[in-house]
Amino acid sequence: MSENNIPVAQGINWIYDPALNKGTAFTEEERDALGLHGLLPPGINTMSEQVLRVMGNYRRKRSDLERYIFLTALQDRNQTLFYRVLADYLEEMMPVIYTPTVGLACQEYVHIFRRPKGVFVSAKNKGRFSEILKNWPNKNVRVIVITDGERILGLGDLGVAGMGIPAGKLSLYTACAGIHPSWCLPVTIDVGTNNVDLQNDPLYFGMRNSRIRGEEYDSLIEEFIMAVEENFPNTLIQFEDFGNLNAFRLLNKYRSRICAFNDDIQGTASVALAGIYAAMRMTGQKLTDQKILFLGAGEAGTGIGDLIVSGMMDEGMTEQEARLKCWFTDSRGLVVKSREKLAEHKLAYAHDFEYHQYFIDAVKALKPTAIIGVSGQARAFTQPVLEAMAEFNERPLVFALSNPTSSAECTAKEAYAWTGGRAIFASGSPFEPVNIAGRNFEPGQGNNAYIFPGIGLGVIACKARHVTNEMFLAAARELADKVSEKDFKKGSIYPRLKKIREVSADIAVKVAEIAYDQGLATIDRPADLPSFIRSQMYEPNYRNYA
Ligand SMILES: O=C([O-])CC(=O)C(=O)O
Ligand SMILES: [Mg+2]
Repeated sequence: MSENNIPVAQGINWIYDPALNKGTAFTEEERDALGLHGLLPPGINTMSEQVLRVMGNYRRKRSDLERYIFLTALQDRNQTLFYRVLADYLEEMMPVIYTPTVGLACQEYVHIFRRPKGVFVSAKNKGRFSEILKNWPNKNVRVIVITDGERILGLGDLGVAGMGIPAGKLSLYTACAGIHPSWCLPVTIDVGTNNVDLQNDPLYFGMRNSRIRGEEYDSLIEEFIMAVEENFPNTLIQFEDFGNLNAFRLLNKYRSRICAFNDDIQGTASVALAGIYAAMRMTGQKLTDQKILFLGAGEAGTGIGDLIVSGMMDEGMTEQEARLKCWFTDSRGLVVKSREKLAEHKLAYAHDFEYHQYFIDAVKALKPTAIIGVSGQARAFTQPVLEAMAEFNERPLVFALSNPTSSAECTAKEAYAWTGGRAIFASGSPFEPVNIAGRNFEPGQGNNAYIFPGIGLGVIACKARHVTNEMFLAAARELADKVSEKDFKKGSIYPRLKKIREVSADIAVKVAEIAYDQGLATIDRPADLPSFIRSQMYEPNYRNYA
């Protein structure tokens, strides 16, 4: 019934529901059966014709933000078609639905807002989170990505405008690993924002108080977790873009209680380690030969460090030997033993060594084989830093992992130009191919998008009770194995994006194998695990409703 009690014909709902809509592709029989005649242009388009129309419109847009708005509107209108074009044009669209454009979209979120995606839980609704989750129309949620918006990419506190990130991550779950869209739920928890510009923006639609901290914050998260357990049991929860303080604490609190991981700590760690493994394949070196210096000692940095340590211990090193291969600098300089009041997650890497305030001095003193930028500090890998790396390394590893592109520690061009084309370079956000001294480089993207979809698929498929470190280690190895000689020739230590569905499926198989080995899977082991995993994957094709 409509507002004025006039009965609404059923048919139109098929067009207005993005999960059901086929637009001009509804067949004659479906139009008969569902009462759609007259509600659509009389001609019938195939899906390929619809894709042509979408691509025509898409490419006519004048900016990436316009393309982002166009694609999210398509997702709101016709989900199947959205995932079809994403599958067919992933390399072209990834920088639009994901980093870097998704960062800009979050910064502009309150201005470009059309329709909500996902669920907002607000501190002002404390005590009602379970009721709020019941409002979500899909009852078979299997994966939640949640943020509190405190550290959106390298852009800082964006409050509820951070919602673009969980939504974008879940689009990738579907596009890259075939997780059914109805299984995915993006969530933003509003605990206020410390971003004064947002607080003063008349269009801002989150709470304007500064961030809730301490016990009250913890009780909000706890209430949310309980509400998820009640409404969507066996759901994987991915923590995304929380501030350092909360990210480590929440991960430690929940990793062994529920099925959860932190993408920025563990997903980024896995993709970075995969890059190192692939680089070792390229140069013939061993992981244990490496000495890694991080710029930034937050979630990504210590996450990567810890996974490298696990990888090195697997190759026979003691934990202490392995930790001595990882060095960190933070906003105050080199992390060393003599420094006072170091945050807990840095203590294991506070080695006995002379203190250096500046990164370049730490580089010169330590002579690392690899530098990994996870600081959010744009252009911190300066010419002197890169030249120094090229001086004492035949093939220096240079990972500029901060996102979006504007936060990267150096550009691809700088990495190659200042190392005489010898750097093995990867970045979190994409860079255009670079031509240096007649050589063409197409660097790969060291982004957790190569990891979390496959982890999620594996965990969901076998209904694992927890997500373990071993899964991220296995994912890193699998990803590194997927890099081809052709990729290496282009200078890339990651497989091409167009292979990502295959890669994610294979990662999922490894993850599920570990879940079975560790006794964490809660369904019987299928006789043929790889086929079982693949059978779970969603394909964006229209169903026949007639
Ligand atoms: O979203 C991305 O591109 C990678 C990521 O998790 C982050 O930078 O926080
Ligand atoms: Mg993130």
